[in-house]
Amino acid sequence: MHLSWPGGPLRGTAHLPASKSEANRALILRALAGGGTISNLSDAHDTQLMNRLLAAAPGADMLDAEDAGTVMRFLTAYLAVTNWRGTLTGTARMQERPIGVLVEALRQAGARISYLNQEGYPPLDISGFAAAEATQPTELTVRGDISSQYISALLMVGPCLPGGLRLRLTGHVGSRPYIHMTVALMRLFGADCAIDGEVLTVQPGAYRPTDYVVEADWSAASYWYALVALAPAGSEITLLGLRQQSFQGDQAIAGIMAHFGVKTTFLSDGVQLQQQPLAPQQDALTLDFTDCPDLAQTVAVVAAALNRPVDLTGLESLRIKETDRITALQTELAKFGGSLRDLGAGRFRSESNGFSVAHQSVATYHDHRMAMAFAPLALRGPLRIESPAVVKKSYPQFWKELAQIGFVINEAD
Ligand SMILES: O=C(O)C1=C[C@@H](OP(=O)(O)O)[C@@H](O)[C@H](O)C1
Ligand SMILES: C=C(OP(=O)(O)O)C(=O)O
Repeated sequence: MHLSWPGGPLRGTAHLPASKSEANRALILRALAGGGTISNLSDAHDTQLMNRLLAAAPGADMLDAEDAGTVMRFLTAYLAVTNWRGTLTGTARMQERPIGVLVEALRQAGARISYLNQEGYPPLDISGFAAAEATQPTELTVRGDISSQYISALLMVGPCLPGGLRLRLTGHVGSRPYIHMTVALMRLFGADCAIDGEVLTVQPGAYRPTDYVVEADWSAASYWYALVALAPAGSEITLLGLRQQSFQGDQAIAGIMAHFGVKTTFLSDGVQLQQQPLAPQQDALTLDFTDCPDLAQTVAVVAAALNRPVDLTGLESLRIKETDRITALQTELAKFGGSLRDLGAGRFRSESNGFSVAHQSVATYHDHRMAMAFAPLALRGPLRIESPAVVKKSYPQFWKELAQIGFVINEAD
């Protein structure tokens, strides 16, 4: 697909998908509560898939979580405690994404789960749950430095364990705002959860059927921030459906993009993004993505394109997402004269040497965020995006929204 910008400032209103993170938690919680209405579910493939698999589970002995991390991890816990029996699998890439920490914790809680292929990785054979007769909470110690999705998965089934759950997190905990999102949504559904430093306690008890309206997706909003940052002077975009009080840690994009000349104004139903003149930068800025790993690609690309060197830290989890995002970024940025240089000790510098956009072809590695993070470069010159349909994971309407705002899109390969 070829993408180009006819010139002039970027202006208008863009529509965002609803958050797949919120939606996929709310769908699990609704299933455990046995009722409630989740409104504003998006057409994101990960959300549709979760909805479909939850509905299909009672009559199925094989479920495919495809490439959706939340679906794979949340369903593993859900299916285990609801006494489901069968195989839970995923794409070839999902079979390379570790799940051992979650499986080990669930086994300790009474789940019978075994690996059908490689130890520690999907596909899984799930064969019921032998809950302890405990009146005491199930005590589990879980590493927090691989994926927070294991922790969210365990927390959500915590009220279903006879004595509840006490989780102790170890290691350098990543993606922590996603854990807080889980707790916040569980509380809305009536659960009693407490957070005390690295110890999370969930009381046993039934969830309450609850109605919830899913907020728009701040991770998706990050691409519009990048677009405003790279667009001609005078650009401004309104994004609908974002809340100032958000459960999503990726709201951090508002603060991060202030460094790249994007001003955020909260409106009653969204935000307005306005491009501001960039202040001169002395030294490389350091930005930590431990809490918001999904923003790293967006920021690395913007920093290189604006020639504003940035040191990115907290990228440890990027190598086990939809693709190895570090290698993918390094390979694709190099096509433009940009780089993501490994400085050691978990620090990567995004910088450029004569960054230019002129008909390069961006490979997307089955990763929606590679496609959407590089797309804003089309404001600087014509660009080709390979396998553009990858965006369907979280933002199926992304290209339609770009066309609507004035980008010229030629679907022909
Ligand atoms: O819980 C969630 O909804 C998510 C948690 C994060 O994953 P990790 O916890 O594996 O970093 C994030 O990258 C992913 O897109 C969604
Ligand atoms: C990492 C992501 O998703 P998941 O882990 O749920 O597949 C993502 O959407 O960037």
